[in-house]
Amino acid sequence: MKLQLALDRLTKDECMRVLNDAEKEMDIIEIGTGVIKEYGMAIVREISERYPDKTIFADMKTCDAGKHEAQQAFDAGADITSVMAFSADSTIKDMLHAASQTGNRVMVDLLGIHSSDRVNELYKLGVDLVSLHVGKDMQAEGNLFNSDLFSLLNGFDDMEAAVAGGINLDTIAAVAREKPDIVIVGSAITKADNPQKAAAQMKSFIQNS
Ligand SMILES: O=C(CO)[C@H](O)[C@H](O)COP(=O)(O)O
Repeated sequence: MKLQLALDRLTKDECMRVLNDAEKEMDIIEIGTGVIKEYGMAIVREISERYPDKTIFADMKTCDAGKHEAQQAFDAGADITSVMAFSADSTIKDMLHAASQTGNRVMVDLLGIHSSDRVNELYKLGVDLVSLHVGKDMQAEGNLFNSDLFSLLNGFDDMEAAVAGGINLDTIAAVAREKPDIVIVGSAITKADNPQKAAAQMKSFIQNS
């Protein structure tokens, strides 16, 4: 199980400060969608150059123009980029193709997907990495992580699964019990008084699960 730090809803200085504090605990550094919208591909490039030994995830949340956006992410140094699961199959196929040309990967974000039929279609397209995601606005409506989320992936054991959405020290044990491949944590680390301590606690939970 890997720990992915999501840098979201932060200024560039805040991103760099959190990374500086918590880098040691991270397996994957996520440059969040909002951060990319604010600072462009330049921040993906800067972080990937500053942390060459870390896996870099650019949360592009692409939903169209897949080839172009995947190329943008990989050219900037991302190892993994993301696409929304509702996108056209051709968008997802183009991104998988772009990734296969450069030895990179695509994570398909299952936000809003409730049917395993779509997961099956993604599987047939060759998708091998997905994220179960409770969005920020859904969290605000009281939808928090719940182990039922994982039932969407029943029978798709070949797919690697990440899980994201308001995971904190109170919920990480339940998340880790489901044995996802990647646990994505944003605010519980980035907004903590001591991001390094929070990250270390998260890491120790997932290492001991
Ligand atoms: O992709 C995201 C938002 O779209 C976030 O990266 C993800 O939700 C993790 O952040 P948090 O732990 O704060 O919910």
